[in-house]
Amino acid sequence: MQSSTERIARIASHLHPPSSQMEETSLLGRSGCRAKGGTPGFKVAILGAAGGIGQPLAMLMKMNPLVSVLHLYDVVNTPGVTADLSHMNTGAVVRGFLGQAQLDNALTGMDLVIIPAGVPRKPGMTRDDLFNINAGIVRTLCEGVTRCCPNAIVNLISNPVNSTVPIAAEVFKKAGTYNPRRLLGVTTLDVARANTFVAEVLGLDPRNVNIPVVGGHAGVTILPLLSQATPPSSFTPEEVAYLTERIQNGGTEVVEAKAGTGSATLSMAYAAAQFADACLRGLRGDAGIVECSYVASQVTELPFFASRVRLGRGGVEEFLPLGPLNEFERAGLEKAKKELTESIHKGVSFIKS
Ligand SMILES: NC(=O)C1=CN([C@@H]2O[C@H](COP(=O)(O)OP(=O)(O)OC[C@H]3O[C@@H](n4cnc5c(N)ncnc54)[C@H](O)[C@@H]3O)[C@@H](O)[C@H]2O)C=CC1
Ligand SMILES: O=C([O-])CC(=O)C(=O)O
Repeated sequence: MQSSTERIARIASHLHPPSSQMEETSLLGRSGCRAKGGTPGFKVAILGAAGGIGQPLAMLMKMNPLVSVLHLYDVVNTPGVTADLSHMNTGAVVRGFLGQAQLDNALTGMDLVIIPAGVPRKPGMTRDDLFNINAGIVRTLCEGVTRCCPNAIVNLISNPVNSTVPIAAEVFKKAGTYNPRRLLGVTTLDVARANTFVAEVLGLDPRNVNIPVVGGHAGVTILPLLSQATPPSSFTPEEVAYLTERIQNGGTEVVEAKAGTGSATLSMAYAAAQFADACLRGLRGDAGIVECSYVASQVTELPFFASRVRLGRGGVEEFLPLGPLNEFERAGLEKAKKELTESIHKGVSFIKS
Protein backbone atom coordinates (compact mmCIF):
# COMPACT_ATOMS: atom_id res chain seq x y z
CA MET A 1 0.00 0.00 0.00
CA GLN A 2 1.22 3.54 -0.87
CA SER A 3 2.03 6.06 1.88
CA SER A 4 0.28 9.42 1.64
CA THR A 5 3.65 11.07 0.77
CA GLU A 6 4.09 8.67 -2.15
CA ARG A 7 0.53 9.31 -3.31
CA ILE A 8 1.05 13.10 -3.26
CA ALA A 9 4.37 12.72 -5.11
CA ARG A 10 2.67 10.58 -7.78
CA ILE A 11 -0.16 13.11 -8.27
CA ALA A 12 2.27 16.05 -8.30
CA SER A 13 4.48 14.43 -10.93
CA HIS A 14 1.39 13.90 -13.06
CA LEU A 15 0.30 17.53 -12.74
CA HIS A 16 3.79 19.04 -13.13
CA PRO A 17 5.94 16.68 -15.19
CA PRO A 18 9.59 17.75 -15.46
CA SER A 19 10.07 19.85 -18.61
CA SER A 20 12.33 17.22 -20.23
CA GLN A 21 9.59 14.64 -19.77
CA MET A 22 7.04 17.10 -21.18
CA GLU A 23 9.12 17.45 -24.34
CA GLU A 24 9.43 13.68 -24.74
CA THR A 25 5.76 12.87 -24.24
CA SER A 26 4.06 15.92 -25.78
CA LEU A 27 2.77 15.28 -29.27
CA LEU A 28 2.16 19.00 -29.83
CA GLY A 29 5.22 21.26 -29.55
CA ARG A 30 4.83 25.03 -29.88
CA SER A 31 5.90 24.85 -33.53
CA GLY A 32 2.86 22.65 -34.17
CA CYS A 33 0.37 25.21 -32.86
CA ARG A 34 -2.06 26.74 -35.32
CA ALA A 35 -1.29 30.41 -34.43
CA LYS A 36 -0.85 32.51 -37.56
CA GLY A 37 0.92 35.42 -35.83
CA GLY A 38 -0.22 38.44 -33.86
CA THR A 39 -3.17 40.80 -34.26
CA PRO A 40 -2.64 43.92 -36.38
CA GLY A 41 -0.97 46.76 -34.53
CA PHE A 42 2.34 48.43 -33.80
CA LYS A 43 5.71 46.87 -33.04
CA VAL A 44 7.26 48.16 -29.83
CA ALA A 45 10.68 47.47 -28.28
CA ILE A 46 11.65 48.17 -24.67
CA LEU A 47 15.41 48.48 -24.05
CA GLY A 48 16.19 47.89 -20.39
CA ALA A 49 13.09 45.71 -20.15
CA ALA A 50 14.21 43.63 -17.15
CA GLY A 51 14.69 46.63 -14.86
CA GLY A 52 12.59 48.33 -12.22
CA ILE A 53 10.78 50.44 -14.83
CA GLY A 54 11.20 47.97 -17.68
CA GLN A 55 9.22 45.09 -16.14
CA PRO A 56 5.99 46.90 -15.17
CA LEU A 57 6.24 48.95 -18.38
CA ALA A 58 6.51 45.72 -20.38
CA MET A 59 3.39 44.43 -18.63
CA LEU A 60 1.46 47.61 -19.39
CA MET A 61 2.54 47.54 -23.05
CA LYS A 62 1.54 43.85 -23.25
CA MET A 63 -1.92 45.02 -22.14
CA ASN A 64 -2.09 47.80 -24.76
CA PRO A 65 -4.44 46.76 -27.60
CA LEU A 66 -2.49 48.94 -30.08
CA VAL A 67 0.60 46.72 -29.68
CA SER A 68 0.91 43.59 -31.84
CA VAL A 69 4.57 42.73 -31.20
CA LEU A 70 6.54 43.53 -28.04
CA HIS A 71 10.32 43.04 -28.02
CA LEU A 72 12.03 42.97 -24.62
CA TYR A 73 15.76 43.69 -24.67
CA ASP A 74 18.18 43.86 -21.74
CA VAL A 75 21.66 42.70 -20.83
CA VAL A 76 20.17 40.45 -18.08
CA ASN A 77 17.06 38.41 -17.26
CA THR A 78 14.91 38.89 -20.37
CA PRO A 79 14.20 35.15 -20.85
CA GLY A 80 12.34 34.99 -17.54
CA VAL A 81 10.46 38.27 -17.98
CA THR A 82 9.48 37.23 -21.51
CA ALA A 83 8.28 33.76 -20.48
CA ASP A 84 6.24 35.30 -17.67
CA LEU A 85 4.55 38.00 -19.78
CA SER A 86 4.00 35.68 -22.73
CA HIS A 87 1.38 33.77 -20.70
CA MET A 88 -0.90 36.84 -20.53
CA ASN A 89 -3.85 36.35 -22.86
CA THR A 90 -3.59 39.73 -24.56
CA GLY A 91 -2.99 40.34 -28.27
CA ALA A 92 0.68 41.32 -28.32
CA VAL A 93 3.24 38.63 -29.12
CA VAL A 94 6.23 38.96 -26.75
CA ARG A 95 9.81 38.11 -27.72
CA GLY A 96 12.91 38.37 -25.54
CA PHE A 97 16.43 39.44 -26.55
CA LEU A 98 19.46 39.11 -24.29
CA GLY A 99 22.80 40.89 -24.58
CA GLN A 100 24.33 43.12 -27.19
CA ALA A 101 24.62 40.39 -29.82
CA GLN A 102 20.80 40.38 -29.96
CA LEU A 103 20.26 44.15 -29.97
CA ASP A 104 19.83 44.42 -33.74
CA ASN A 105 17.26 41.62 -33.84
CA ALA A 106 15.38 43.31 -31.01
CA LEU A 107 15.20 46.58 -32.96
CA THR A 108 14.59 45.48 -36.53
CA GLY A 109 11.21 46.63 -37.82
CA MET A 110 10.11 48.50 -34.68
CA ASP A 111 7.66 51.42 -34.84
CA LEU A 112 8.34 52.64 -31.29
CA VAL A 113 11.43 52.14 -29.13
CA ILE A 114 11.16 52.92 -25.41
CA ILE A 115 14.48 53.26 -23.54
CA PRO A 116 14.55 52.92 -19.72
CA ALA A 117 18.04 51.29 -19.73
CA GLY A 118 20.62 52.58 -17.30
CA VAL A 119 21.39 53.05 -13.63
CA PRO A 120 19.02 54.85 -11.24
CA ARG A 121 19.91 57.34 -8.48
CA LYS A 122 20.70 56.60 -4.84
CA PRO A 123 20.07 59.12 -2.03
CA GLY A 124 22.42 62.12 -2.23
CA MET A 125 22.92 61.85 -6.01
CA THR A 126 21.64 64.21 -8.69
CA ARG A 127 20.37 62.91 -12.01
CA ASP A 128 23.50 64.41 -13.58
CA ASP A 129 25.61 62.06 -11.42
CA LEU A 130 24.26 59.24 -13.63
CA PHE A 131 25.72 60.83 -16.77
CA ASN A 132 29.03 58.94 -16.82
CA ILE A 133 27.36 55.51 -16.95
CA ASN A 134 24.10 56.24 -18.75
CA ALA A 135 25.51 58.40 -21.55
CA GLY A 136 27.44 55.44 -22.96
CA ILE A 137 24.47 53.08 -22.60
CA VAL A 138 22.18 55.50 -24.45
CA ARG A 139 24.78 56.00 -27.19
CA THR A 140 25.12 52.24 -27.79
CA LEU A 141 21.36 51.68 -27.89
CA CYS A 142 20.74 54.65 -30.20
CA GLU A 143 23.43 53.38 -32.57
CA GLY A 144 21.32 50.22 -32.78
CA VAL A 145 18.26 52.33 -33.64
CA THR A 146 20.14 54.03 -36.51
CA ARG A 147 21.09 50.61 -37.94
CA CYS A 148 17.80 48.77 -37.53
CA CYS A 149 14.80 51.10 -37.23
CA PRO A 150 15.89 54.64 -38.16
CA ASN A 151 12.28 55.75 -38.67
CA ALA A 152 11.02 54.55 -35.29
CA ILE A 153 9.69 56.95 -32.68
CA VAL A 154 12.10 56.92 -29.70
CA ASN A 155 10.85 57.56 -26.14
CA LEU A 156 13.89 58.24 -23.97
CA ILE A 157 13.52 57.68 -20.22
CA SER A 158 17.15 57.12 -19.08
CA ASN A 159 18.51 59.93 -16.92
CA PRO A 160 19.73 62.58 -17.06
CA VAL A 161 17.03 63.15 -19.71
CA ASN A 162 18.17 66.78 -20.14
CA SER A 163 21.46 65.39 -21.54
CA THR A 164 20.52 61.94 -22.90
CA VAL A 165 18.09 63.39 -25.46
CA PRO A 166 20.83 65.66 -26.92
CA ILE A 167 23.15 62.60 -26.90
CA ALA A 168 20.61 60.57 -28.89
CA ALA A 169 20.14 63.46 -31.33
CA GLU A 170 23.90 63.65 -31.97
CA VAL A 171 24.14 59.87 -32.51
CA PHE A 172 21.32 60.06 -35.06
CA LYS A 173 22.87 63.13 -36.75
CA LYS A 174 26.20 61.34 -37.06
CA ALA A 175 24.47 58.41 -38.78
CA GLY A 176 22.45 60.75 -41.03
CA THR A 177 19.13 59.42 -39.69
CA TYR A 178 18.10 62.26 -37.37
CA ASN A 179 14.43 63.24 -37.44
CA PRO A 180 13.94 65.64 -34.53
CA ARG A 181 10.19 65.02 -34.54
CA ARG A 182 10.69 61.36 -33.70
CA LEU A 183 12.95 61.73 -30.65
CA LEU A 184 11.01 62.44 -27.46
CA GLY A 185 12.30 62.69 -23.89
CA VAL A 186 9.72 61.31 -21.44
CA THR A 187 8.66 63.93 -18.86
CA THR A 188 5.15 62.55 -18.31
CA LEU A 189 5.90 61.63 -14.69
CA ASP A 190 6.36 65.34 -13.91
CA VAL A 191 2.87 66.01 -15.26
CA ALA A 192 1.44 63.00 -13.36
CA ARG A 193 2.98 64.32 -10.13
CA ALA A 194 1.79 67.88 -10.79
CA ASN A 195 -1.75 66.67 -11.45
CA THR A 196 -1.71 64.50 -8.30
CA PHE A 197 -0.26 67.08 -5.91
CA VAL A 198 -2.45 69.93 -7.24
CA ALA A 199 -5.53 67.71 -6.94
CA GLU A 200 -4.60 66.99 -3.31
CA VAL A 201 -4.31 70.71 -2.52
CA LEU A 202 -7.54 71.64 -4.31
CA GLY A 203 -9.52 68.61 -3.14
CA LEU A 204 -10.18 67.41 -6.71
CA ASP A 205 -10.01 64.08 -8.53
CA PRO A 206 -6.47 63.98 -10.08
CA ARG A 207 -7.95 62.56 -13.29
CA ASN A 208 -9.72 65.87 -13.83
CA VAL A 209 -6.62 68.04 -13.31
CA ASN A 210 -4.09 68.96 -15.99
CA ILE A 211 -0.97 71.03 -15.32
CA PRO A 212 1.49 71.74 -18.13
CA VAL A 213 5.07 71.10 -16.94
CA VAL A 214 7.76 72.65 -19.16
CA GLY A 215 11.54 73.08 -19.23
CA GLY A 216 13.31 69.79 -18.55
CA HIS A 217 13.48 66.83 -16.19
CA ALA A 218 15.72 67.71 -13.22
CA GLY A 219 15.30 70.01 -10.22
CA VAL A 220 14.73 73.65 -11.19
CA THR A 221 14.40 72.74 -14.87
CA ILE A 222 11.03 71.12 -14.00
CA LEU A 223 8.69 74.10 -14.29
CA PRO A 224 5.00 73.51 -13.53
CA LEU A 225 2.76 76.23 -15.01
CA LEU A 226 0.18 76.43 -12.25
CA SER A 227 -1.27 79.59 -13.78
CA GLN A 228 -2.43 77.43 -16.71
CA ALA A 229 -4.12 74.76 -14.59
CA THR A 230 -7.17 72.90 -15.86
CA PRO A 231 -9.66 73.48 -14.32
CA PRO A 232 -8.70 77.17 -13.98
CA SER A 233 -7.68 77.61 -10.32
CA SER A 234 -6.10 80.23 -8.13
CA PHE A 235 -3.39 79.37 -5.61
CA THR A 236 -2.06 81.29 -2.60
CA PRO A 237 1.68 82.15 -2.72
CA GLU A 238 2.23 79.45 -0.05
CA GLU A 239 0.46 76.86 -2.20
CA VAL A 240 2.52 77.87 -5.25
CA ALA A 241 5.77 77.55 -3.27
CA TYR A 242 4.77 74.18 -1.77
CA LEU A 243 3.54 72.72 -5.06
CA THR A 244 6.47 73.92 -7.17
CA GLU A 245 8.98 72.56 -4.67
CA ARG A 246 7.18 69.21 -4.35
CA ILE A 247 6.81 68.72 -8.11
CA GLN A 248 10.47 69.63 -8.72
CA ASN A 249 11.63 67.23 -6.00
CA GLY A 250 9.15 64.41 -6.63
CA GLY A 251 11.93 62.15 -7.92
CA THR A 252 14.11 62.82 -4.87
CA GLU A 253 11.13 62.16 -2.57
CA VAL A 254 10.91 58.62 -4.01
CA VAL A 255 14.71 58.09 -4.08
CA GLU A 256 14.89 58.93 -0.37
CA ALA A 257 11.88 56.79 0.54
CA LYS A 258 13.42 53.84 -1.33
CA ALA A 259 16.59 54.41 0.74
CA GLY A 260 19.20 53.16 -1.71
CA THR A 261 17.15 50.55 -3.58
CA GLY A 262 16.36 52.74 -6.59
CA SER A 263 14.13 55.53 -7.84
CA ALA A 264 10.56 55.78 -9.12
CA THR A 265 9.69 52.66 -11.11
CA LEU A 266 5.95 51.95 -10.82
CA SER A 267 4.71 55.52 -11.27
CA MET A 268 7.30 55.90 -14.04
CA ALA A 269 6.15 52.76 -15.82
CA TYR A 270 2.57 54.05 -15.60
CA ALA A 271 3.62 57.46 -16.99
CA ALA A 272 5.77 55.92 -19.74
CA ALA A 273 2.93 53.60 -20.77
CA GLN A 274 0.56 56.58 -21.01
CA PHE A 275 3.07 58.51 -23.11
CA ALA A 276 3.80 55.52 -25.37
CA ASP A 277 0.07 55.01 -25.86
CA ALA A 278 -0.26 58.69 -26.89
CA CYS A 279 2.59 58.23 -29.41
CA LEU A 280 0.91 55.10 -30.83
CA ARG A 281 -2.46 56.83 -31.11
CA GLY A 282 -0.64 59.65 -32.92
CA LEU A 283 0.98 57.14 -35.30
CA ARG A 284 -2.48 55.65 -35.94
CA GLY A 285 -3.67 59.11 -37.01
CA ASP A 286 -5.86 60.04 -34.04
CA ALA A 287 -6.45 63.80 -33.79
CA GLY A 288 -5.85 66.20 -30.91
CA ILE A 289 -3.24 64.29 -28.90
CA VAL A 290 -1.27 66.74 -26.78
CA GLU A 291 1.45 65.73 -24.30
CA CYS A 292 4.37 67.45 -22.59
CA SER A 293 7.73 66.15 -23.81
CA TYR A 294 11.41 67.18 -23.88
CA VAL A 295 12.18 67.60 -27.58
CA ALA A 296 14.23 69.54 -30.14
CA SER A 297 12.31 72.78 -29.97
CA GLN A 298 11.94 76.35 -31.14
CA VAL A 299 9.64 77.36 -28.30
CA THR A 300 12.58 79.12 -26.58
CA GLU A 301 16.09 79.94 -27.78
CA LEU A 302 17.32 76.58 -26.38
CA PRO A 303 17.77 73.69 -28.83
CA PHE A 304 15.91 71.29 -26.50
CA PHE A 305 13.01 72.15 -24.24
CA ALA A 306 10.02 70.37 -22.69
CA SER A 307 6.66 71.82 -23.59
CA ARG A 308 3.27 70.76 -24.86
CA VAL A 309 3.44 69.13 -28.29
CA ARG A 310 0.77 67.71 -30.60
CA LEU A 311 1.52 64.13 -31.64
CA GLY A 312 0.63 62.59 -34.97
CA ARG A 313 1.75 60.21 -37.70
CA GLY A 314 5.14 61.97 -37.95
CA GLY A 315 5.77 62.09 -34.19
CA VAL A 316 5.77 65.72 -33.02
CA GLU A 317 3.52 67.59 -35.46
CA GLU A 318 3.16 70.92 -33.66
CA PHE A 319 4.79 72.82 -30.80
CA LEU A 320 2.22 74.57 -28.69
CA PRO A 321 3.30 78.00 -27.44
CA LEU A 322 4.25 78.40 -23.77
CA GLY A 323 1.29 80.69 -23.19
CA PRO A 324 1.21 83.58 -20.73
CA LEU A 325 3.49 83.13 -17.68
CA ASN A 326 3.17 85.00 -14.40
CA GLU A 327 6.12 86.69 -12.75
CA PHE A 328 6.97 83.64 -10.57
CA GLU A 329 6.96 81.37 -13.65
CA ARG A 330 9.05 83.82 -15.71
CA ALA A 331 11.71 83.83 -12.97
CA GLY A 332 11.54 80.00 -12.85
CA LEU A 333 11.96 79.85 -16.62
CA GLU A 334 15.20 81.86 -16.47
CA LYS A 335 16.62 79.50 -13.82
CA ALA A 336 15.54 76.46 -15.82
CA LYS A 337 17.13 77.76 -19.03
CA LYS A 338 20.47 78.39 -17.30
CA GLU A 339 20.74 74.79 -16.05
CA LEU A 340 19.34 73.31 -19.25
CA THR A 341 21.95 75.11 -21.36
CA GLU A 342 24.73 73.34 -19.45
CA SER A 343 23.06 69.91 -19.56
CA ILE A 344 22.44 70.16 -23.30
CA HIS A 345 26.04 71.25 -23.92
CA LYS A 346 27.32 68.31 -21.85
CA GLY A 347 25.28 65.83 -23.88
CA VAL A 348 26.25 67.25 -27.26
CA SER A 349 29.97 67.38 -26.32
CA PHE A 350 29.89 63.73 -25.19
CA ILE A 351 29.30 62.64 -28.80
CA LYS A 352 31.10 65.44 -30.65
CA SER A 353 34.39 65.32 -28.73
N1 LIG B 1 12.42 60.08 -17.30
C1 LIG B 1 11.95 59.88 -16.09
O1 LIG B 1 10.99 60.53 -15.68
C2 LIG B 1 12.55 58.85 -15.20
C3 LIG B 1 13.74 58.25 -15.53
N2 LIG B 1 14.29 57.27 -14.74
C4 LIG B 1 15.56 56.68 -15.17
O2 LIG B 1 15.32 55.44 -15.82
C5 LIG B 1 16.50 54.64 -15.75
C6 LIG B 1 16.16 53.21 -15.34
O3 LIG B 1 15.67 53.18 -14.02
P1 LIG B 1 15.28 51.77 -13.33
O4 LIG B 1 14.47 50.96 -14.24
O5 LIG B 1 14.74 52.11 -12.00
O6 LIG B 1 16.72 51.12 -13.19
P2 LIG B 1 17.06 49.55 -13.02
O7 LIG B 1 18.50 49.47 -12.63
O8 LIG B 1 16.06 48.88 -12.18
O9 LIG B 1 16.87 48.99 -14.49
C7 LIG B 1 17.70 49.39 -15.55
C8 LIG B 1 17.82 48.24 -16.51
O10 LIG B 1 18.68 48.66 -17.57
C9 LIG B 1 19.46 47.55 -17.93
N3 LIG B 1 20.66 47.94 -18.65
C10 LIG B 1 21.83 48.42 -18.18
N4 LIG B 1 22.68 48.60 -19.20
C11 LIG B 1 22.04 48.24 -20.33
C12 LIG B 1 22.40 48.21 -21.69
N5 LIG B 1 23.62 48.57 -22.12
N6 LIG B 1 21.48 47.77 -22.58
C13 LIG B 1 20.24 47.41 -22.16
N7 LIG B 1 19.85 47.41 -20.88
C14 LIG B 1 20.74 47.83 -19.98
C15 LIG B 1 19.78 46.86 -16.61
O11 LIG B 1 20.21 45.53 -16.81
C16 LIG B 1 18.46 46.98 -15.89
O12 LIG B 1 17.65 45.85 -16.11
C17 LIG B 1 17.43 55.37 -14.79
O13 LIG B 1 18.41 56.07 -15.51
C18 LIG B 1 16.51 56.32 -14.06
O14 LIG B 1 17.18 57.44 -13.54
C19 LIG B 1 13.66 56.85 -13.61
C20 LIG B 1 12.45 57.41 -13.24
C21 LIG B 1 11.84 58.48 -13.96
O1 LIG C 1 14.53 61.04 -9.53
C1 LIG C 1 15.05 60.15 -10.20
O2 LIG C 1 16.25 59.87 -10.19
C2 LIG C 1 14.18 59.39 -11.16
C3 LIG C 1 13.36 60.36 -11.91
O3 LIG C 1 13.79 60.93 -12.88
C4 LIG C 1 12.06 60.71 -11.34
O4 LIG C 1 11.53 60.01 -10.48
O5 LIG C 1 11.53 61.75 -11.78
